Order: sequence, then structure tokens, then C-alpha cells
Amino acid sequence: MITVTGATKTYGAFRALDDVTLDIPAGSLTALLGPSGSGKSTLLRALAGLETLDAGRVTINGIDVTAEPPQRRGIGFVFQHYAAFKHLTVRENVAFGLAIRKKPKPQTDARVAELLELVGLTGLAGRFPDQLSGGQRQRMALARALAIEPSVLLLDEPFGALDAHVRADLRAWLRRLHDEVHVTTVLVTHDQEEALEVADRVAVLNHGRLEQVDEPLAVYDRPANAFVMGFVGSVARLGGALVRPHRIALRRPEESSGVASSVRSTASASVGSASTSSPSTSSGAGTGTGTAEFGEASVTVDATVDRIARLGSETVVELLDADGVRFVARLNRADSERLGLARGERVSASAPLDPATADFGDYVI
Ligand SMILES: Nc1ncnc2c1ncn2[C@@H]1O[C@H](COP(=O)(O)OP(=O)(O)OP(=O)(O)O)[C@@H](O)[C@H]1O
Repeated sequence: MITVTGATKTYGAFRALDDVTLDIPAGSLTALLGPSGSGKSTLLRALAGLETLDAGRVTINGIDVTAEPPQRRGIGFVFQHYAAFKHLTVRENVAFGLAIRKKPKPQTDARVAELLELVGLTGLAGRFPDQLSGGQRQRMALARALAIEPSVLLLDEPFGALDAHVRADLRAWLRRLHDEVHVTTVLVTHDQEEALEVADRVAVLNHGRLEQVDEPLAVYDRPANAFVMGFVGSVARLGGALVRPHRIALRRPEESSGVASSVRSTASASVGSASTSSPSTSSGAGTGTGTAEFGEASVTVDATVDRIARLGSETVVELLDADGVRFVARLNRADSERLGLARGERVSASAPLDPATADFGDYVI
């Protein structure tokens, strides 16, 4: 278990961490997620002891390590650009931490063999780092970090420099690795998909402040505020309300049933008539709210299709509402083909108003 209490760090007048308090459960894989400059790396470096806090405390497994140097915190660290020893083989790189701790050779050899097996590099043990791919190098870095049996593993965008396919593979691999070794792990990422896929807890940072800490789906489904909603998934502004693009149902004005991208694909009879009969609603002409379509509060606007991008499994439809506000709806392929929309067509767009997020509409994201 790691606890961070009131962590504050300033650089001159700039507050990189602003009173961050966070518990990281033992054995969890927690992602620190946030945009560039939000303070993720500063927080991770403070956990590592590479950064001194202006105020606040860090404990690891009940021991206050705030004033301890990195080497006395029992941590393993992997950076985006791993600095391997170029003149040492993969095996020697992984053994490095054990060698400087003067572990007996047979013990070191056995541990290194076990780690190379764990990260799938057994066959490449005799190679030098520049004979490895980027993904293999990062796996070697993880093996090296794990060699000293750290109580905490700190990963700063470890796959950030790799291409999308390799990243996706390594993400899945990291999840499996974590399920095997259960080391308390903190992963810094600015990629919400990576955080939701890999972590069992996600801590969202913005401007040095902790906005929300929760399970991955909870930050998506029940975001604490408009920033979290916008950062952990895409959002559309529909008649002043923020909704998820995959929950928007589109239909031609003359049709009686809508087509939405997922759970709402059979949504029928709508409040679309409100769009023309209530031009005085707060969001302007073409907007209505009601409860008929989704069995819960919903919002409907008239819109014009501006652009259609068919991405394979889904279709992204860009629309303009009556006020010229652009928003995006995401349809699954079957629904999109059934609807057969074209640029310039007029449609009505409806989405349920989630009570948890309905009042985020006033926020600027
Ligand atoms: N040594 C430093 N001196 C001055 N400012 C710094 C220093 N280190 C970080 N900062 C600033 O603190 C803020 C937070 O930086 P940090 O690296 O923690 O952000 P981050 O969320 O990890 O971003 P990124 O994803 O871009 O790495 C940034 O605005 C950065 O410019």
C-alpha cells in the first residue's frame, strides 16, 4: 500500500502538484492518467524519491519514505526511454541490480533466467540492447526493474515511444505479467484507452490536482466532473448537455424509429417533435428534452450531417446542430449501414440524459 498525503510541488510560481492525497492499494495496478503537464510524472517521481515535495508525505507499506532516497524505497522504475547498458548483454543488463548488491552468482543466474522467461526474452539473453526491438527493450527494462524484487513498480509511459500495434500487445502483456507477479504498480499514461484497459484503478489528474480515483469503468460511466468525462472518453454537446457519442440515436425526420450505436439500437418513438415545437428551450431552436424515447430524461436536437467517417467496425458521424454547434455520433456498422446516411442530410439526434452527468452541460471542456 502506498499513501500520498497533501503532496504539493511548485516550480517557481507554477504548481505542478496541488495538495494530492491518494491511496494506492497493495497489489493493484493503478494508472495516473491526465493530459500533458498535469503532474503525472512529478507525482511518480515523488513516489520514487527523485523529486522532493514542498509539502506532503509518502508512505510505502506503512513506512514514511518522504525523506528517503530512491535506493532506500524498494522501488523498480521504468522510463519511456530506457537507458540500457549498451555494452552489456540482455542477461547482464537484467542481472545488473543483483550484481551490484553482491548476490551469489548461482542465485543471480537462477533469478535472471526466471525473469527472462517471465518477459519472454529467454532466447535473446545473449544479445546486446541495440539488437532488440523497442518492445523487447522495454520488456528487458521491466525484467531489470523486477530483478531486485521491488515492493513497488513505477512505470512512466513505458510504451510511449512504441508504435500503436506494439503498444497494444505490450499493454495486454503487462496486464498478464501483473496478474502473475502482483507487485504494486503505478503506471503513468496520457492514453485513456491504455489506462482503462490495463489498470484496476485510475487516478485522473489535471493541473496538478486529483480529479477522481475510481475503477476504470466508473470513471467512464460516473465521471466526477466535465473534465473527467471529456478526458476518459469522447463527449458530444447535445442541446447544451454532455453525452457519450455512442449513446446518440440518429433518425431521419420522417422515420419513427431511431438507430443508435449500441444499447439503444432499438430505440423507438421519440421526442423529436419537441425539436420543432419548442423553439424556446434554453439551448435554442431545434432542441427538446423529454422522457418518451429512452424511458428516462433525454435530449433531442435537429442536426445536419456534415461528415461521415467509416472506420471499419464503427461509423463516426459529424453533425451540426441548428446553432452550428458541431458534435459527433458514433454508430456501429450494422446500424450505420441500415441508416445509410449521406452528407447534407437532416436528421434528429437524441440521447438519454444521464442524471450523473446531466448538469455538466454548463462546463466548458
Ligand atoms: N524541473 C522542472 N522545472 C520546472 N518546471 C517543471 C519541472 N518539471 C516539471 N515541470 C512542469 O511541471 C508540470 C508537470 O509536469 P509533469 O512532467 O509532471 O507532467 P506530466 O503530466 O507527466 O506531463 P507529460 O505527459 O507531458 O510528461 C509541467 O508543466 C512541467 O513543465
